[in-house]
Amino acid sequence: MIKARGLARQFRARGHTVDAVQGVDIDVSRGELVGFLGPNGAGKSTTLRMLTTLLRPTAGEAVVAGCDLLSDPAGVRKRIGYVAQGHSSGDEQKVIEELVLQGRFYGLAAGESRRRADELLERFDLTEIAGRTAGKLSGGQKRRLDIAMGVIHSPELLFLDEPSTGLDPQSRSNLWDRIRSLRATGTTIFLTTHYLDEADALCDRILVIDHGKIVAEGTPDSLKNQVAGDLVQFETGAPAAAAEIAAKVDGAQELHVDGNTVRFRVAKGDTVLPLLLRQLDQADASLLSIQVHRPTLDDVFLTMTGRSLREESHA
Ligand SMILES: Nc1ncnc2c1ncn2[C@@H]1O[C@H](COP(=O)(O)OP(=O)(O)OP(=O)(O)O)[C@@H](O)[C@H]1O
Repeated sequence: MIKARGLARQFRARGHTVDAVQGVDIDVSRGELVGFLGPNGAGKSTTLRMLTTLLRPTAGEAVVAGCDLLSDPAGVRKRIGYVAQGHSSGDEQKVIEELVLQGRFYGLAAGESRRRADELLERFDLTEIAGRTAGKLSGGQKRRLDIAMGVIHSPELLFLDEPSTGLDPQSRSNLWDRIRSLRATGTTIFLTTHYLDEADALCDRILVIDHGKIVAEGTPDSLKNQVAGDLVQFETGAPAAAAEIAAKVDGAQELHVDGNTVRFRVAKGDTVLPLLLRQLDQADASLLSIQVHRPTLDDVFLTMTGRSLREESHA
């Protein structure tokens, strides 16, 4: 659905050249929900604006929804939906009017546009507020209206730029459900985010971008597995004996003993637990508690770039 090669964009600002995107390759298959994750200024929006024909690449090429980005931008625009950051609909119109107008804008006949608008109102939980002016909606309702408008023409591929920025937790989770339901009906989705939990919860696959380059790529789980592994941590009454046992666990790394707490990293924590528990029991090393922590996407970003994504995105 997306095949981009060496896509790059330079900006000139006050005599400087900014290499916002430095030659990215992107492959997205039909039906996938792919997240583009990176800190502020990493190049996410610039890439999205290139893929949606709003910005001409300085170098590279791409085929988007079956059309060549450079030679057939109109073909790309017809087949995709794009929901930019922030609220894009007019504030004076009623919700239903916004949707019908958007459908007409995409060339739907009046009756068809109305039918489609009603369907989307239902699907995005907006039916009850169809007669309200768009300017009076809550943040979550506005964002759902934006997405409904972005898919009025039933695009095969939907681009969402930071869909949940600024929403409270309940509205975010509601929005995630709507995004999942769009994907379940066959829409391919490419979204940008700087929220790790969003990428983790929603995406089949994640591309991590930093300083205009893709630094990691994979499913949330495979990315986490690239990091040193799970952290196994337990409290025991016999830390010295327990540490000796832990040191012999197949693949154990970074063993630390801190008072009664023993911790180490291992590729798959849950698979080493049964044997570890048995051995601790045989050695009479009483166990007070034990936990296995999966690495987070933040650990992935830290490993790839040496910096914490969380710190940057909240800066
Ligand atoms: N029109 C422009 N002129 C000059 N520099 C620009 C322009 N647009 C973007 N940039 C620069 O390009 C880099 C990438 O910006 P971009 O908006 O793509 O990042 P982003 O990952 O989307 O960040 P955010 O999460 O803040 O939206 C930044 O350094 C930005 O300052």
